[in-house]
Amino acid sequence: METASPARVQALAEAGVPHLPAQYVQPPEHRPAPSSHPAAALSIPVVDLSSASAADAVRAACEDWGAFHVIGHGVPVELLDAMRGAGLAFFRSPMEDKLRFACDPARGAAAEGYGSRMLANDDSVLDWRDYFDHHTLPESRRNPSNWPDFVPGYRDTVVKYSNSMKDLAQRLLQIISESLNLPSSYIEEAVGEVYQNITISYYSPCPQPDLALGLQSHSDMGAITLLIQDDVGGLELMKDGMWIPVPPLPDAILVILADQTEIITNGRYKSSVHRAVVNAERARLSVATFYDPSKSRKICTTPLLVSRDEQQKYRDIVYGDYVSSWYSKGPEGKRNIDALLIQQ
Ligand SMILES: O=C(O)CCC(=O)C(=O)O
Ligand SMILES: [Fe+2]
Repeated sequence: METASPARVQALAEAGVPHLPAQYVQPPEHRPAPSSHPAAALSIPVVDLSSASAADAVRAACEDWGAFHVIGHGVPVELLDAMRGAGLAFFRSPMEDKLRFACDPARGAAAEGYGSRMLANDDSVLDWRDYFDHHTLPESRRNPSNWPDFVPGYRDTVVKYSNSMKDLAQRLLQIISESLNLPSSYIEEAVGEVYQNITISYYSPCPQPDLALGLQSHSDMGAITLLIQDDVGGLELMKDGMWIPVPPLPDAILVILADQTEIITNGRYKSSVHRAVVNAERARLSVATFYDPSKSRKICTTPLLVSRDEQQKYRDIVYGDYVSSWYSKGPEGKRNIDALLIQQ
């Protein structure tokens, strides 16, 4: 949730603050590590969706990583570039234009619009990030007049991108279901009507990047996230206790499994913990498309993946309760999904 007049990270960066303001200084245990660690040799899988072996590659990637790049996905690279371009044009526009589309603090967590702080909690360390959040699906929530009017083509691009990401997410959820021997529509039906949000994140150059995070460690709360980024780099995934950088691939879309998929699949597939680090030289842009259940939807583990040897791991949860706890406790690592673990 926004405070009444949050500091815009971009305004701090452009004012040339020489030191990181105290509210953005991470405690030592959360600071980014020096980049040359041996695990950097590991690299996130790339799955070609047009290949005959895509389903096997998706299974392996979901088991080992909970995230993977897709290529051969059929989304024109022009649309990916148009979405990145629209986001960049927004953030490069004058502050007075951007502020006309600021999040409304009265509308609570995840309000639509231009924002700079994700959590209501005043004592949490702030992310070195500004963002623009769009409510895009179902269509009854989609109101393009809430989106920038001063970037030519912006609203059309977001609508096209939203529709295209919905189709791709559904295709991926079908492949993911099949890869667990579930009926292909299983996860889609378990999620129900899709609530899609698109968040453009903008990470300004940071005066002391070794003390800050662009976005703190978290797993995404919905079912699946599709992410594109520019060529700067900064996203990291947690794998086997180490942070692994995700290199930008211009035509690829990064698939990130989120918490409800972990619950539905009884933990066979785990959501991926990730964070964004920042740098002193270049601003970075990413676009995350979240595929979530409605707030009233009850999410349950499939009985098809529960057996005497593999008991149910998570309690059923109404998605809106999950979201409230995520915002009130903070996203840190896997603390929210871990709170649903059934003692065995
Ligand atoms: O900027 C990124 O690469 C990560 C964004 C992200 O994880 C999110 O918006 O949930
Ligand atoms: Fe995320």
